[in-house]
Amino acid sequence: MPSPAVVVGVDSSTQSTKAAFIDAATGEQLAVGRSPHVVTGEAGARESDPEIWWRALGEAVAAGLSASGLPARAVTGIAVAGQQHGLVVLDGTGRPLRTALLWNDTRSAPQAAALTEALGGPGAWTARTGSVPVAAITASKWQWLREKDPASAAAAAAVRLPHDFLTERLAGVAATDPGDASGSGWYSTATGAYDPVLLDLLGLDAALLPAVAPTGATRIGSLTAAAASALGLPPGIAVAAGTGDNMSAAVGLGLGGAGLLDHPALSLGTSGTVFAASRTRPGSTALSGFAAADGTYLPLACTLNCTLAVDKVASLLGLDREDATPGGEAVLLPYLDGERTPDLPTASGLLTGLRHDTTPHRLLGAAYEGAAVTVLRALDELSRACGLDPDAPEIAARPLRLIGGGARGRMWVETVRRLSGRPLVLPGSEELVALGAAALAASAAGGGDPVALSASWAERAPGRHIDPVERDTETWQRVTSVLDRASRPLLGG
Ligand SMILES: Nc1ncnc2c1ncn2[C@@H]1O[C@H](COP(=O)(O)OP(=O)(O)O)[C@@H](O)[C@H]1O
Ligand SMILES: O=C(CO)[C@@H](O)[C@H](O)COP(=O)(O)O
Repeated sequence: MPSPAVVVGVDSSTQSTKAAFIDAATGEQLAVGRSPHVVTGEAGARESDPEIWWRALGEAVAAGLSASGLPARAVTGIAVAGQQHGLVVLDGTGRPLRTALLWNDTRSAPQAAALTEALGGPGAWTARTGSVPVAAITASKWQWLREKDPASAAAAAAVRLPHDFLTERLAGVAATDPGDASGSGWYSTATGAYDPVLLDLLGLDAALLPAVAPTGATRIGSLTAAAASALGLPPGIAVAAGTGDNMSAAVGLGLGGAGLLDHPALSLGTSGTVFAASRTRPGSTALSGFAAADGTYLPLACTLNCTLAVDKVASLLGLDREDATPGGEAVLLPYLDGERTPDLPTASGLLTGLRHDTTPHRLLGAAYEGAAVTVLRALDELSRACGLDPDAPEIAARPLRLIGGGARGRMWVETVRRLSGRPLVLPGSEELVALGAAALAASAAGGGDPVALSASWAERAPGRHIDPVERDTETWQRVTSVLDRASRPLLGG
């Protein structure tokens, strides 16, 4: 029997690389290869060596190819979706000048505040980029680099986002897409181009940046002989522009631009993110108004402490991550990395409400509750910023699509179900980011709209619907009251 045409979708996220081998006709996942990353840093610092991402990409592709049992010649295209915002600076030969500053590195918070001020406040930023700089935004990191490591900033021959860096290694072409570019802080979602005023403010030469392809599915080149040999794939196959990981998940979910927040998704990974595809350009200072991979929009809110923080609490307590019960009176805000939503970059974890009947299992449950309330509150804010009342019955009844590694966990699913009171959908694929990247690769190789393709794939694997339960408003109020009181001094309220 002839081999099916196969595409490789790569998710290069914070903790690991996953390479999914997907049948381009049916969307069937034939195999997934994985390889871990190394993240270093203390006291707000979070860095990774981009060469580790490249090595992990090779390992994940090799593992996936071997598990699929397919001949390499079956592969017709590849695309990379990557963790957003990371700052990669390269020398003239394409080698990293230093470790990359990651999205969850909070040292750039003062630079974010200074940039916001320098342009005339949050509204001025939203009008141009769709988002207000926080520590996560690449522009804040670039400013940090100029101040703290001026030698690397001055020596930079190229400035890349994580997925651009990997795509360039594949195709030898410096390219990005509107989605990932929109998280840089120097790309305008209003004009669809790099913003000269912002580049000037940042002292950043546009010549250092990759070209912005029209969409993440654009074929920006072909797999070079060197990359083909490093990955064990055929030279000359299509390389798509790729995109940021959240934008790719939206493609994987088949979410084309729709009405605002018609189809919200909640991703439980290192970050907790909530987002939805939209045809309307978001214009609120209370959300990240990113572009989607196809140039429509992706209003998004992101928390810093989700699965990794809760896993850390489990390991401090010596418990398995599923060995948790609801927290009772205990409230645990697991802000081990500071927090982004709300914007509390210098915050740390907080535990309160201990009683004689508090158990380690309840403490772990309280950590889930703290992380889940934080991201669900971000969803409520996102709704309000989009002009929707999150408590209106028709909005609260919209199913939440749960994705990311945490969606595999019983305790995560039950905690989100209890605290949201909403119906949930667990999509058919557990690797939505990689699946979305595969749809971008399939479009680059064979044409067609990646969102429509992915939606047709999803029809074959519709996922699991979970009915809502009554919302646990008591826990919600206990957690939000602690959060409000604890954040007031930090937010200056
Ligand atoms: N079976 C599981 N149950 C609960 N959590 C899980 C499970 N498998 C993985 N995870 C969580 O998923 C996280 C990784 O998810 P992923 O979406 O790949 O993260 P990232 O994109 O940030 O690298 C880990 O922090 C881990 O806690
Ligand atoms: O910064 C954001 C979104 O703005 C994060 O969502 C990153 O894109 C990292 O994602 P994960 O590795 O946690 O999936």
